Amino acid sequence: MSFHELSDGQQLPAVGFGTYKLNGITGAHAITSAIKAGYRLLDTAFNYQNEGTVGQAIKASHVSRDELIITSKLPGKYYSDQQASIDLIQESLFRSKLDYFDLYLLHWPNPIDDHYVEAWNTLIQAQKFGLVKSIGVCNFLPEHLERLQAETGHLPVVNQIELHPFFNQAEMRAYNSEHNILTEAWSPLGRASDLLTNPTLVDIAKKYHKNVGQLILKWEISLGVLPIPKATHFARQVSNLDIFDFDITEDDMARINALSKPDGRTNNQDPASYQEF
Ligand SMILES: NC(=O)C1=CN([C@@H]2O[C@H](COP(=O)(O)OP(=O)(O)OC[C@H]3O[C@@H](n4cnc5c(N)ncnc54)[C@H](OP(=O)(O)O)[C@@H]3O)[C@@H](O)[C@H]2O)C=CC1
Ligand SMILES: O=C(O)C(=O)[C@@H](O)[C@H](O)C(=O)CO
Repeated sequence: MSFHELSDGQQLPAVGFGTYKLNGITGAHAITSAIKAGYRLLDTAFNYQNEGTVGQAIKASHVSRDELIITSKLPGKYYSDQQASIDLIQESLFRSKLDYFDLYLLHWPNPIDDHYVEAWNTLIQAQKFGLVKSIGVCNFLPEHLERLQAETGHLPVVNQIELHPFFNQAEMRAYNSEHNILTEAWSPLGRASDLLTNPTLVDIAKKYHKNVGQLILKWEISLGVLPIPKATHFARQVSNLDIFDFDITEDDMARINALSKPDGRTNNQDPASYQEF
């Protein structure tokens, strides 16, 4: 698998594994199965209540820690309290039985609450303390990133955003790339909505002898984006990684790009107004 090099020098694999809704022993089995399928980047969050599950899955996989990239995220309710946030990161590490997170993100900007700049300063401290290697954000718009730059002098190395063919984020991708910020795609399969039966995608996928999930993930990689698909079962986990033996033509890339629509978000979570704590 190819790699992305972040602006701080850390390398991330081309595809990661999402763990939202993978909890408890069945979740741990699914995540261990994903590691066995070949995933080396796992995406969790304090709010998924499965950092312990992720730690259990890592232990059961017998893959060495330094081969894995583990991402977690700070929830909005802690943004205004630096000490509580540092305690929370340490608690998350205790739960997952890890010494550090490879990548740690602010989960949502929550612009009405407006504490994301303080929270970003906390991540800068957490990185200095060695609790986290790389620091980034999720769901940040240009205006939020501009404030981080202006008020702290530090930009994130990753911005994880909703991205799939119905909402392809052309402007946000261009902005991230101009600022050396890697775009990660959440819900890269549109959370298995009607995206997977879209006639244009079904038609293009057939040409490459691939399924629609594989076509979408390869399209994302071809845009320079790092997708983090979630799949419970081994067969789908393997299928979602089996995307490195074909290339999508420019014409087909353009046909997929044309499917994007302004109201294409899966759950109408516009970070300009949506808040999550
Ligand atoms: N930062 C943020 O704000 C957010 C981050 N995330 C992260 O992004 C990850 C991925 O996004 P998520 O919302 O889970 O959605 P995805 O787009 O990854 O879709 C997951 C769904 O697709 C199904 N699926 C997976 N592979 C296939 C396939 N090949 N064919 C058909 N169906 C398939 C899964 O089913 P099944 O599991 O049954 O196999 C599941 O129902 C999350 O798990 C989380 O880690 C997500 C939302 C917000
Ligand atoms: O899954 C996540 O990371 C989220 O931020 C949630 O908002 C998730 O997208 C969700 O659907 C909550 O209802």
